Amino acid sequence: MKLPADLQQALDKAAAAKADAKVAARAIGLLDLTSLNDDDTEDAVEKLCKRAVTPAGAVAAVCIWPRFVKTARKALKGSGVKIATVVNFPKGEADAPSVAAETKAAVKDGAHEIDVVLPYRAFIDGARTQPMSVIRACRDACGPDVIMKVILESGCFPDPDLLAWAARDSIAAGADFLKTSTGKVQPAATLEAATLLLHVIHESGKTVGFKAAGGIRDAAGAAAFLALADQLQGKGWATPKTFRFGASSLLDSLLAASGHGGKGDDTVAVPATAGY
Ligand SMILES: O=C[C@H](O)COP(=O)(O)O
Repeated sequence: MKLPADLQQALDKAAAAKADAKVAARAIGLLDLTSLNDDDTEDAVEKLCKRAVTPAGAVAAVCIWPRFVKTARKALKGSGVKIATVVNFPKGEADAPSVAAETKAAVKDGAHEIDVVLPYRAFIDGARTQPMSVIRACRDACGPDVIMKVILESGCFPDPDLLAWAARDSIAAGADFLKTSTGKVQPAATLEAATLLLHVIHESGKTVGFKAAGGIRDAAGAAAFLALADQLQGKGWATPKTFRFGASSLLDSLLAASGHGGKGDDTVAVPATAGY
């Protein structure tokens, strides 16, 4: 993906960012701690939820399959950790009524955030109305209070202009966040795609967040995405309301870099008080 010179310069600078303890702790607070394996079980989701509140702070959300939303809701009660789930995932091939029904069911079960896959194949093949009708149907089903993150599957786009177009259309269709990838297709999150999407968000003048997801495995990688957001949007822009990492295998590295070790048992109990 070829970027304009000024954006390429920002990317090069971000790529050299270092992951110190402060950056790692910040990244933990921006993490959508994810498990989207085909063989996930209730037990695995409960274990994931136990890891969501760490000695370096709580993650922003857990991201799990819709069938586990109720389990996560129960496990995370009182923690402040949000519950994100996925619809039209991972292929992005369902129609608008199916996506609306899937979204409504997840919201009813207690999801706070819906990560919906754009019908990216159709979009790349030239369709414009159908892909966005799916996103609009999801937006309507989310209602005003549930966050909608649109997964573009940036690695499948043959050129940056088309990706920028999909990003702009998704914002127009009501996206609260633009998310790079499902994590099921390579390449997943890249600094190039992040640069472009952050640029489109900036250009839009709207409060739209960015989620880097797929293939981010260590604190150094996370630090680069954060440095990029700081450069392109300004320091202080990236908070859980505007920036997330979607990652299944990043937490250990962030814990280690934050000075809290990196093992699965390095967690604190989820408080069992107060609901959302
Ligand atoms: O939404 C997040 C991705 O599915 C996570 O991908 P990952 O397993 O490569 O971290």
